[in-house]
Order: sequence, then C-alpha cells, then structure tokens
Amino acid sequence: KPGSKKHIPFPPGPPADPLIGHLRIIPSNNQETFFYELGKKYGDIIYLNILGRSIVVLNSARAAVDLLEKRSSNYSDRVDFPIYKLAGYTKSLVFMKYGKDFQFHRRMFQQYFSKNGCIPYRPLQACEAHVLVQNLVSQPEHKENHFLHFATALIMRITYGHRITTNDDPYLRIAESINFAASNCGPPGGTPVDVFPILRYFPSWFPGAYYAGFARSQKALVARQHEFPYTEVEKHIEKGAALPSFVAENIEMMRREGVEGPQRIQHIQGAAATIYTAGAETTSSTLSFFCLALVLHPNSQLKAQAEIDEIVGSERLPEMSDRPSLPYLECLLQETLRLMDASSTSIPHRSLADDIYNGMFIPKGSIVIANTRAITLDERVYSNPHVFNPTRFLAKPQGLGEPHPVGPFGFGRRICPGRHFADDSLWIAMATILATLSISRATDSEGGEIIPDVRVETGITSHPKPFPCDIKFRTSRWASLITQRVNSY
Ligand code: HEM
Repeated sequence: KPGSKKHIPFPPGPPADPLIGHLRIIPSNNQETFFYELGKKYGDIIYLNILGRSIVVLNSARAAVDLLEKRSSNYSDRVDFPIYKLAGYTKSLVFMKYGKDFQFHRRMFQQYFSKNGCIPYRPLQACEAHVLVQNLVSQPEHKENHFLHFATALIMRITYGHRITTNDDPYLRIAESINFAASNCGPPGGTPVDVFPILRYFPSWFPGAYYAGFARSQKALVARQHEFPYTEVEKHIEKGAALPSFVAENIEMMRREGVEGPQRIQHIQGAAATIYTAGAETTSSTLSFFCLALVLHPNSQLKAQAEIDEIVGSERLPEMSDRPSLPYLECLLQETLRLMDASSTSIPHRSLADDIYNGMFIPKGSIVIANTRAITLDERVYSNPHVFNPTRFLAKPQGLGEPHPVGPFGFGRRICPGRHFADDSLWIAMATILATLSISRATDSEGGEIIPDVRVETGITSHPKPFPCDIKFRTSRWASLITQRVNSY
C-alpha cells in the first residue's frame, strides 16, 4: 500500500517478488556497486524490500544530507545487529539504537575525540608513523600487518594508556583474534541471521545459521577484549601509574560522580572495545589503499614528494603543522578517500517515523543506506569520476575546483566520532611515508614491472587484496634518522 491512505508512491526501484521482495537480487557482496548501478536506472533514491523490510538507498550527497543530516532526529536509529550482539557487542555505539545509551556513548566519544581534543595525540601519531616506515622497509611483504599495527598501537595507547613494543604483546594477540572474529561475522546487517533472526536459535550446522554459531563461539574472546585491558588500567590507577587514557579518564569520572557499578563499567568497557573495533581496520585499510594508489600512480607520488621536499626540506620529518602548506598531499588524501573508500555502504541507519521526501514515501522502520560508492562517483559532481586525479580538488585554474568527498565518515548524528583522530593518523602516516620512502612497482622474473589489479575484499570494511610492491628509504640519511628516532622511543 504505497503511502497508505495518501497513496504517495515509494521511491522508484526494480520490480519485486510479491512474497520475498528483492531478496534474490540483492547480492551479499559488493552491494555498493549493485546499488550504484541501480541508481543509474532509478535515480538518487531507490526503494527495495526484503520480506517486507523496507530498504532505502541514497545515491547522492544531496539526498543523504537532506535526510540523514537535516532530518537527523528521524534518521539516526540503527537496525538490530543480532550477530554482533550474540558475539557480545552489547554496549557498542556502532550498533546502538537511538536513545539514552546512544547519547551517553556519543558524549564519551565527543569528549575524547573532538577536533581540539585530538591535538595532544599528535606527537604520538608522529612517533608511530616513524615506527611504521621502518617496519615497511624491513618487511615490505607484510605491509598490511604494519598498517594494522600502526592503527592498533595508537588506539591501545590512547584508549588504555598501553604502549605496544613487542610482537607478542597480549593486546596485539587479542586485537588479531578480534579482527578474525569480526571479519567472519559477515558484513554488518547483511548476514542470513540479520534477515531471519529466528536462525539464531538453530544449531550452527544448520544451513545459513553458520554466522550465529560462529558469533556464539567468539563470546569468550569478545569478553576478554572488554575485560582484560580494563582490569589492567584499574591496576595501574591503584599503583598511581596509569598513563592518561580514555579508560582511565572515564574510570575517574565514574568515581568522582559516585556512580561506580557493573552497569557503568560495562559501558566504559564497551566504548573502549568499540574504539578498536571501529577504528583499527578502517584506518589501516585506508592506508593500504593509499599504498596501492602510489604504486598505480607513480607521478602522484613524485609530485607529492617534490612538494614535501620543498616545504619540509630534508633536515626534519613532516609535522602536523605542515598540513596547510601541503595542498597536493591534501588532495592525495582526499582522492584516496573518494575513490578507495574503506566503508562503501557505511553502516545502515534506520528511520523512526513515516516520512515524505520529494513526493516519495519512506515508511517508518526503513533501513536507510547512504551509498558512499555512488556519492563519490557522482558525475554531476566529479568529472571522469573513475579516474584517480588528486588535482581535481585544487581551485581553478590549477585544478577543477571539485569538493572533497562527503560520506566516507558517514552522516548526521551517526557521523564517525573518530573522524578527526582518523584524519590526523592518516595524514601523518601519508606525509611520513612520502617524505622518507619510495614505493615502487615490483618486478617479475623477466624484469618487467608488475602493475597490480585493484582487487577489493569486502567485509566489515573493504580493503585491497595483498599486492606486490618494493619499498625503500629514499635516502640513506632518512634510513639513519628514522632508525635513530625509533630506537629512542
Ligand atoms: C579511516 C578511518 C575511519 C573511517 C573511514 C570511518 C568511517 C566510519 C563510518 C562510515 C561510520 C558510520 C557513520 C554513519 O552511520 O553515518 C563510522 C562510525 C563510527 N566510527 Fe568510524 N571511521 C574511521 C575511524 C574511526 C576511529 C579511529 C574511531 C575511534 C576513535 C571510530 C569510531 C567510530 C564509531 C564509534 C562509530 C559509530 C558511531 C555511531 O553509530 O553513532 N572510527 N565510522
């Protein structure tokens, strides 16, 4: 009954089966590309349904801003994520319904990760970037691990005040198993259990119930991720030896307010674990995409290096304060986010009440997906959108005066609360890599250059499949300076 009494039509969409809707045509992988292609035929807003659940896909920045930002009080809920709840992520902002807990967690994040609040972390980010370049040169074949190590080390330091110095650090072990667990729970909101919640009660060998069984088997591990580092911080506080951190600050606040108790502790543990779950792979996969971009577009690498050499020189390493003076590097970062976005369909929002937008009916309870893939490839905004062209963002006449991408960090009241921290981490890692390293194409046995294909693996985040490349210090001076720095940390 489109629009019920008012007969207002749903947004356009492909024909649906009367019983199961679009269940058979929505792929479980690369949904963003599927929605983008549908957009070419049906427009910026598409209506789909699976077994009566309405799904609205937003394929333009305009539609996403109009609904998710301008009408954010209606579009900031989340769908249920039974799989992640089964695994034990019950106090994670990412999966929280719109309400009191949501507001409390947003406030915790905002206090710690506001734009200015992130400034004190910058020296740490620079140190970890130095460690990163050294690791990249010593084991280029493990570059994906080094990007993840970079993001993990920063997060563990800021969240728990813990410094990772060895490869067998227990925090690192937990982090690795968590990544495995998360990537095997299937894409959020897209597993058979999400669509048929009843499957969660079936044994794990039942066809389609695999994810539920897997999620349940991860419960003990997820509990350890929540409890172990928290208890360590408590011990350090008792000894008067805790470094400043998200958890230490929140424990102290809880005690000051006299609200200590299992409930509040669970909230702090959940928020802290979420920083890792939401922030580590997203940051590291963006850096893997960046590395791939440098291999595919050597001229962009040379141009960014020339700019850094001119502004920063060869006497010192780049610092965050150099950022405004390095416009081409800024373009490179933005073009990486635009074209190689790590979270293409973002995390679906859910609407709380019936709504009408541009004469189309959006029913209460719709799953609303901002499709970043389509937004960043919009031909009305970006010329030759599939082409990697960092200068598109420069003002005319040097560039095309096109806007930085909107959407890689989401929209409205659900926008990524870690975006300032992530942005700083990405920038300093990219600047340090470009200043000190040369990343080039690997050669095959006949000496020919290997140009990697862009092959993307999608899961909770997208990342490029491993690809070969050569990584060296640009000069022996950088090699010794970096070694000296890293040894002093
Ligand atoms: C390059 C790195 C990152 C990218 C691309 C990214 C992207 C995103 C996106 C697209 C969303 C969904 C927004 C929406 O629903 O509209 C999100 C949510 C979130 N991000 Fe990030 N993120 C990154 C790093 C981080 C970091 C470092 C943290 C922690 C400090 C973090 C914490 C979160 C949290 C807690 C949410 C859930 C917010 C909510 O549901 O209200 N993210 N992120």
